[in-house]
Amino acid sequence: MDIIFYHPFFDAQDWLAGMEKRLPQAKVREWRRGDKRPADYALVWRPPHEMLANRCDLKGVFALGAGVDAILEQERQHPGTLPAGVPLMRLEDSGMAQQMQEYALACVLRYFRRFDEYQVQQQQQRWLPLVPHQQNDFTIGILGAGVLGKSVAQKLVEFGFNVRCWSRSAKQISGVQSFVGQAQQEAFLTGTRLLINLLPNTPETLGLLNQRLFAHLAPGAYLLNLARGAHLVENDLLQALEQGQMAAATLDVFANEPLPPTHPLWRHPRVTITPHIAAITLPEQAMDQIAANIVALETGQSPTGVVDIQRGY
Ligand SMILES: NC(=O)c1ccc[n+]([C@@H]2O[C@H](COP(=O)([O-])OP(=O)(O)OC[C@H]3O[C@@H](n4cnc5c(N)ncnc54)[C@H](O)[C@@H]3O)[C@@H](O)[C@H]2O)c1
Ligand SMILES: O=C(O)[C@H](O)CO
Repeated sequence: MDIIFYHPFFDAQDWLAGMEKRLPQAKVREWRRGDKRPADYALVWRPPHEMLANRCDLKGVFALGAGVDAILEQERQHPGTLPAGVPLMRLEDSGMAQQMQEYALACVLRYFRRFDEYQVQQQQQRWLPLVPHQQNDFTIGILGAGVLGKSVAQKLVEFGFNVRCWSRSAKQISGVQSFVGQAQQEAFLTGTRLLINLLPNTPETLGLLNQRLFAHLAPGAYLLNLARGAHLVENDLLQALEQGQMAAATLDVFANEPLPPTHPLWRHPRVTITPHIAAITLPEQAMDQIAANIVALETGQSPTGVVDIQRGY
């Protein structure tokens, strides 16, 4: 069994050794330009077009992350980036759910307990207790109730928050009100005080976080964009912050990453920025999941995380 690996910045040696330890029958190599030798499986993140093009010998392609928008965009721009009929699998959880819970909970509590405002007061040496937010006036809405959205919702319910979710199909998550599709989006947004985005980036969700959406939220709302920068219309957020419709935002993802140092979001007093670290790929857990999926494929069983190319995630 031959496996090829490509990641723009991960240390390939750790992955080659880790995969061969899990699959002793496999020979794992780092793919380099010009390598056209046969391969059974490919582990990739933003692979060059030539890496997979015409590799119909592949039995499966594994994305080294949860979001597959980049590879699907490459396929749209350069048809054939993904060999036709070869299954594309993504990472489901593999240690990202707990990280996303930690990140979301930290941000929710920061805004709910007004620590962001106390930070400003500290700079002013101002000793002023603020009126606490109340949980019944701090409804949290989660866009996307899949592996990560569901996990975050469950954690926030544990902390006593009113939580609702929005997804393509109805979800049964204890303590979480489920809203479905375009027909129920406005009802989902109305009264939501803190919005968490955990949607996949697809043609349907592109630019979803815009002025129209912000206007339906409770006045003085908060945004956590933990999914993709392509979801956010940045100027609409800046305007909503200026007008007070939005109180503050924490952004982990951006249309252009790394975020250019001259970008105005860096200096906005009510915007907090992190460098796409909300839930990183954890090599050990990722390799466990990928190796198990390869064994499944080799033994005629169904792998997990199979991407619906047409649906976009
Ligand atoms: N910032 C980070 O570090 C980080 C880490 C991991 C994942 N992510 C992002 O989080 C996203 C979600 O990951 P996941 O594993 O939970 O994905 P998932 O596929 O398990 O869940 C996606 C959810 O979005 C919903 N959805 C999709 N299209 C929709 C639409 N048009 N309307 C309404 N709902 C829609 C689905 O119903 C599902 O509930 C990823 O696609 C990725 O972009 C970011
Ligand atoms: O966006 C993703 O898929 C995460 O960053 C994991 O790499």
